[in-house]
Amino acid sequence: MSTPTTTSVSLRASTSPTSSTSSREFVIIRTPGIEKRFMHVSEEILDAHPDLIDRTLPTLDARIDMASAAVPKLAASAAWKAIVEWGRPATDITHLVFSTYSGGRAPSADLRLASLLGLRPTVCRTVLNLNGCSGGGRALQIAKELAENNRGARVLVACSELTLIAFYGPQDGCLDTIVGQGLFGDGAGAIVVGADPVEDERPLFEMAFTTQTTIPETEDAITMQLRKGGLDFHISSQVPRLLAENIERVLIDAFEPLGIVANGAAWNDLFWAIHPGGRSILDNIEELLGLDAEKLGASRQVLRDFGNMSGATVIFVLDELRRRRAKEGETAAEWGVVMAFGPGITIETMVLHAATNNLKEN
Ligand SMILES: CC(C)(COP(=O)(O)OP(=O)(O)OC[C@H]1O[C@@H](n2cnc3c(N)ncnc32)[C@H](O)[C@@H]1OP(=O)(O)O)[C@@H](O)C(=O)NCCC(=O)NCCSC(=O)CC(=O)O
Repeated sequence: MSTPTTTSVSLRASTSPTSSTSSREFVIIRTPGIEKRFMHVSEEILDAHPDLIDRTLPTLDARIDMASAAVPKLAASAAWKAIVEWGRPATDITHLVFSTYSGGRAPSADLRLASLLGLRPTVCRTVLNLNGCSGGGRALQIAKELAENNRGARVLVACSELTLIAFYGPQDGCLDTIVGQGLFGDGAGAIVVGADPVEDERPLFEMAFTTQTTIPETEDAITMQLRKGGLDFHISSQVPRLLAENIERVLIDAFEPLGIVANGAAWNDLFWAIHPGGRSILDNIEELLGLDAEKLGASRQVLRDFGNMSGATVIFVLDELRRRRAKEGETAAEWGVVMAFGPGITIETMVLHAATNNLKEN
């Protein structure tokens, strides 16, 4: 696996000072663990579509129209960075795996992305729609399968998420929608994945083992549904507890067969890229596994600087992680783990092995 790269568009940071116009009031949500987020939804968009703030009004068509243009553009800017750093022409990309919760149309944004990047007409495209925050993890796992089973394949993974599809104002009796509006931000990330690197390629991490786990009887814990008023999502307040109760077993099942970690004794010997779904999720995992404070540092920093960007978030965390590892130099851990969580509740887990050259400054 090589070249995680990230980008985000900034039209309006959610921590901008409260402003109000004669016709609209703003509610500023301060979410613990988050200092800044970026959003495509701007005052201009709200001026043109004031009905977006009321999710009982029929705004889905307008949201999909806007997202269909913006999602591939945002993805393209992340993907270009990944391809440039990878160092080979975009036409060498053989497969594209694209994940978003901001779609609602076919052909999907992946086709527009392929066109913006000038990918070859034979590029094999796969779309993950509404996989939510586990979409990035799933996309990487699919890319691994494709790369290992198609000699010479180079798979572009791109996740592009726009809250525009689910942006609305608070409603009485729906605390979880306020929690969601306070957590999510926009962002896109991209990674090029391949097997058997050739001379000019500089792999960062090898995906040594991947697995997907669904926590039984938690279908209702994280849900999303397209409705006339946009993407209606619900997050149970039990999500941090449910993850905490299940995560150690998932980790042991992933690491024990590799003989790297026995009985969870050495979690602090690993590097960590956990999806920062919310501050409580990270706090619970840190406490449960007895992790040193810096172990979830990359996840906490991404949450602080960008919020929860759903499927794109783990790519940002990997990007931050490689910067931190470059500073750590020879002392950086050799083995690590990526975990992403989404509706299901689904836990996507990847055991990573650091490539020897990934400690260089980028
Ligand atoms: C939102 C928070 C940062 C708020 O932290 P705080 O320390 O300020 O407060 P807290 O946790 O004590 O919560 C404050 C009050 O809000 C309530 N509360 C918290 N989360 C709630 C929810 N989802 N629905 C309804 N109520 C909720 C608590 O019960 C409490 O109520 P009272 O005051 O009455 O006791 C944290 O709760 C958090 O990180 N929660 C996890 C968020 C989460 O589930 N993320 C996953 C998103 S989904 C995802 O990432 C995947 C995907 O989308 O696919």
